[in-house]
Amino acid sequence: MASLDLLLSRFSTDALVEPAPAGGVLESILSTAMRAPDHGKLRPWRYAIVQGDARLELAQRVVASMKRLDPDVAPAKIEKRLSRFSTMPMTIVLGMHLRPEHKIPVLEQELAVGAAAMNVLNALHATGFGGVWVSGDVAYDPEFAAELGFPAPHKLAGFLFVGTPKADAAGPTRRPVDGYVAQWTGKPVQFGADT
Ligand SMILES: Cc1cc2nc3c(=O)[nH]c(=O)nc-3n(C[C@H](O)[C@H](O)[C@H](O)COP(=O)(O)O)c2cc1C
Repeated sequence: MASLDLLLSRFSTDALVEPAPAGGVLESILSTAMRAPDHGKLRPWRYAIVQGDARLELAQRVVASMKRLDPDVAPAKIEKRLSRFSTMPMTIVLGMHLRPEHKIPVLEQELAVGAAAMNVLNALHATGFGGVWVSGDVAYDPEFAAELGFPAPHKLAGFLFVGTPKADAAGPTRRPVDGYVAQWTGKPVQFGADT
């Protein structure tokens, strides 16, 4: 498939089965992060790969965080998260190694992490794998982040669930981009998407 067609056909899915990428293919996929735009060459992205038995351990820590954040959390919500985190072929914890004291604003550091994650999602698609970026309150729980190895000021940007998309996996239909593009001619721009 041509490169542009690949970008235009990527979609997120959590309908994932084994296998997840491994070995040199996984290394190539993750290496696309090193091509992300990155002001100051801070390389703030960090990837903690969770596979095999470690998935249940992660799922249990996710549940502990959910209960800490909301002691009245619904059992059904706990069950769903436990099941997802313990059964996805691979979870990549998206860490952000942030440097608030640096002259590069933290927002730009976080944007670089997002750009790198997008490269990884595109690379997964290009190699026949797939994934979805998820977050939830747990991703913003500093205690949970510290348990995983990202103590403040470092943070999490969420998780990538990764694997092979089921044969019938498909993404949402896409709108044309027209409404999100405008020519600036000296007056404030207005977009079709916002009217
Ligand atoms: C930072 C971030 C966090 C996200 N968190 C969730 C989430 O917790 N649950 C969810 O269903 N989608 C979440 N999404 C959206 C999905 O990753 C995905 O983009 C969405 O389902 C649309 O699919 P598409 O990528 O094929 O357009 C998140 C996206 C981003 C960028």
